Amino acid sequence: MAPQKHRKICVMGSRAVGKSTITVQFVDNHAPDAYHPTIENTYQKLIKHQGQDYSIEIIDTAGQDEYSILQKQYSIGIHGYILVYSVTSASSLEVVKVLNDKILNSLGMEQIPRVLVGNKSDLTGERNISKEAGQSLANEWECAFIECSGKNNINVEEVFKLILNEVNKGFQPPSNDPPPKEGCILM
Ligand SMILES: Nc1nc2c(ncn2[C@@H]2O[C@H](COP(=O)(O)OP(=O)(O)OP(=O)(O)O)[C@@H](O)[C@H]2O)c(=O)[nH]1
Repeated sequence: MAPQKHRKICVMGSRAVGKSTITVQFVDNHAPDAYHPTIENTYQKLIKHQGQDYSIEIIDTAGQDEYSILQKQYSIGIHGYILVYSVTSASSLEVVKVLNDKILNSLGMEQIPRVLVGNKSDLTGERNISKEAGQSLANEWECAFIECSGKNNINVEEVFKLILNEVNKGFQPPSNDPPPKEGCILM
């Protein structure tokens, strides 16, 4: 059998979009009882996905805003990012766009494994971001997209399966090698 693979995943987004709820629902199969702003929590979960055993380390980060500085530990050694907004909050989608730019810039890459997640899909009456708007941003970023409800445990496991799939696509960092030299022609 193939050896277990380790994946380090960072969950990021604006405050109170449901990062902890999604993470705790996935790891412990329940939603947290009360809202406690996160400073940083790390979780571990073993899952089998497409016949492969994975040990997933999940970093649930503190809520960010447009001005937050991307901490070094969130750009080093991370296999993939779960970028969460709330479908009820247009500003949370704006924060996710800024975060996405900061992550790509800090890594110097145009493509990294990401899943764009529209959480709180259960709040139908309070929706401000359409599913199409989320999907179209993910298409632009060429990454996976899903809507979920951390609270009602809808599509939560899917979020993590999608990021495993994205990581498995194996994006390569741009090469720093100089371009091949032109051959020298003797006349
Ligand atoms: N209706 C609904 N409420 C949710 C959902 N997910 C989270 N919430 C609620 O939103 C609030 C914030 O949830 P958290 O999971 O703590 O959000 P967070 O993004 O981790 O928050 P910070 O740690 O401040 O960044 C809580 O009151 C949750 O119960 C959801 O899918 N649906």
